[in-house]
Amino acid sequence: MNTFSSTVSKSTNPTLAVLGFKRQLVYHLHFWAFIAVAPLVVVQWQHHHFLLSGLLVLFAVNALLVIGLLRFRDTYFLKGLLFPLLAVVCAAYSTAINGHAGLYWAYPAASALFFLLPLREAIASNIVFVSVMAVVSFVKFPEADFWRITFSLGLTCLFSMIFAWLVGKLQNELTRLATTDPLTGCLNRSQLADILNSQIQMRERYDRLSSLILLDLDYFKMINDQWGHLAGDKVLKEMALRLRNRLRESDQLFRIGGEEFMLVLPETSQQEGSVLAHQLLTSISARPFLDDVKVTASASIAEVSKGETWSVWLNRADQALYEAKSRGRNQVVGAAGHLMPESQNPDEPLAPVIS
Ligand SMILES: Nc1nc2c(ncn2[C@@H]2O[C@H](COP(=O)(O)OP(=O)(O)OP(=O)(O)O)[C@@H](O)[C@H]2O)c(=O)[nH]1
Repeated sequence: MNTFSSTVSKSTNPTLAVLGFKRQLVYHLHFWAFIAVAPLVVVQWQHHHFLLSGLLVLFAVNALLVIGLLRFRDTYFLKGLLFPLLAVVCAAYSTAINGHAGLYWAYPAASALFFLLPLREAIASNIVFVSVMAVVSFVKFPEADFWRITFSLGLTCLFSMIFAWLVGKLQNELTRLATTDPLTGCLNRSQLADILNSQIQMRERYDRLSSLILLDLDYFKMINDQWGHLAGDKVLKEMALRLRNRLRESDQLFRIGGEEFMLVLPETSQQEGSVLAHQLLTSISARPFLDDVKVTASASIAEVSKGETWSVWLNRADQALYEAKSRGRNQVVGAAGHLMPESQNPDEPLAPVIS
């Protein structure tokens, strides 16, 4: 139906998929609300309700702008806040001047708040909205109607709130499942390009250093063959635990292959990263995994260079890891510097190779 949905919903990045879902929700709500409200502008004008007609024009114009921006620019403004604000004002004012005919619009307006606003803001806004509607109904209708309206509107809000809360929880859970490795709890490859790209941007824009460590268990196949796959799994879990214990909050730990881990270290030079990599190898080899399983690992360290893409950065680290394996394992090898075309950065020195 719209251009943005086709590109975003097929995204392999779970975070983008959630963003795409939210945008589609905003788009469809504005689209169908516009279809419903546009004729009312004329109806209210014919009834000489000029202020209400003007408010409905504002609502329709806002809906059209959001639809257009989402369709052609893949963005919208004010986080879609004008829709619920105008819907609530129109419904309350319409009830005040039109009685029951206006009241019916309060129900979709109340539930729309939960689809467009973050949960807490939607709850707070709906408390205000239901209170305003209660006052209007108290003034406008007999007492029995006032109670019916207040309770039924409150119940609509409660059901919408439960639904929005469960959808939010489900979204978080699906994102967690899609972005982490179930065995070790480390991030999986789905976030890899985004996270490396954000480090590259920090390097390009603010000249901030960033390094990555690749760490691969040595002779892991032998552990599986000798002790069984379950023991192998336990080693991988323990490995992730030992790595995580040594990392900073800002560092990120990935499991990018069977027995291969990647650590992204913001604000860390190749030299500092190399010290950490040595400490990690010591923490792996110093104590046996499981009862008697001694394990070592090989590692490489690569600081991001200006002008390189994430795949070139990762590739340099990969080559250094290969070097660590072929030199006999249980050691750290620093990646060679990224070779820049001279015209781009002639003064940049090559990063030293540290081992
Ligand atoms: N238990 C377990 N084993 C896995 C998992 N994923 C991959 N593997 C195993 O990891 C082993 C990797 O073997 P190789 O690639 O030869 O690596 P290696 O034996 O560590 O040898 P080097 O890396 O050269 O030191 C294979 O036997 C895979 O079956 C997993 O999730 N659990």
